[in-house]
Amino acid sequence: MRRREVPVEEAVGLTLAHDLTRIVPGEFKGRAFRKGHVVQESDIPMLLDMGKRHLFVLELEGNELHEDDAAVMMADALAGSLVIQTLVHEGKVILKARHRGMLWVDVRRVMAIIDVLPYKPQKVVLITTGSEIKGGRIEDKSGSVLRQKFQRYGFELHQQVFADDDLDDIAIAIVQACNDEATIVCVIGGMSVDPDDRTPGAIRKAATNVVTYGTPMLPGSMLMLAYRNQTAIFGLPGAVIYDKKTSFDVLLPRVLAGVAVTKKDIAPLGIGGWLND
Ligand SMILES: Nc1nc2c(c(=O)[nH]1)N[C@H]1C(S)=C(S)[C@@H](COP(=O)(O)OP(=O)(O)OC[C@H]3O[C@@H](n4cnc5c(N)ncnc54)[C@H](O)[C@@H]3O)O[C@H]1N2
Ligand code: MOO
Repeated sequence: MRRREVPVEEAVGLTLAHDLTRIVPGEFKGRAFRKGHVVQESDIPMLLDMGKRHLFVLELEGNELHEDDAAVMMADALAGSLVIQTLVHEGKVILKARHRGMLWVDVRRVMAIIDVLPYKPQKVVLITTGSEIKGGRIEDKSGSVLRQKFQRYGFELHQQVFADDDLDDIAIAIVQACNDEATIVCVIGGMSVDPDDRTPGAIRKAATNVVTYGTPMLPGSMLMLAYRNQTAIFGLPGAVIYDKKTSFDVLLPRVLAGVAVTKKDIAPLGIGGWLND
């Protein structure tokens, strides 16, 4: 795939390569600009508010697929005759029940043994990314959301730091938190497919082991989990700020209990992975 980053101010007249998502906590989460939209001068303030300082011009090569085409192919392969597929948006297709009834996923299951594991002491650092927050264009909402989530389990946020959409800035902040003996580092924002989304690259740079980038649950599909030695590093998508329950709420208790999460634990989360009410 050949991709070129264009500063938004120079993107007027160019065609968007994929849908762009806007989140206003408590109010709106969804597509603000559609794939194929031709960027107008009047779009620039909104794009900057969404933290988009750059846009991609993409050229797919060989047997590569656009995320929207891949989503449609997967939906066609998975959907039985009693589910309806929505139109593709933001790289996903939603399958909806045609009738009331029981969800049936045709997978053999293993019997579970029930137990309760106590939480271990944790030192938690939050790194909030995004030019729109660091530059003061919009107010940060991640601090209060994450503070409340951790408080529910009896933990406080030790520190919140802010980073620009810059791979090295974010990676340095992660390493610094680890050197400061953080046991959990949460990096929020910049987790999706835009050129200003630097968080996955920064986590890869700082980590000694990447467990997953992508979790088969919604919301929270763009969640990343990695470790730097014993420190767990979460890459949290913007949806964690907007939606009450995401894949983060499923994985966090395991990490708080000191259970090492592996790739094998991630794939089965897709069964029952639709978390919205
Ligand atoms: N074409 C595609 N679009 C999207 C995909 C995809 O795969 N293809 N994935 C979607 C998913 S799932 C999520 S979740 C969102 C969010 O991704 P990001 O983590 O990259 O979020 P940002 O771009 O950084 O921000 C999105 C939105 O949220 C606002 N925001 C971010 N941080 C804060 C904060 N600390 N306080 C307040 N508001 C914040 C930001 O301004 C943007 O409006 O991507 C989907 N789209
Ligand atoms: O809406 Mo997204 O699934 O990463 O949370």
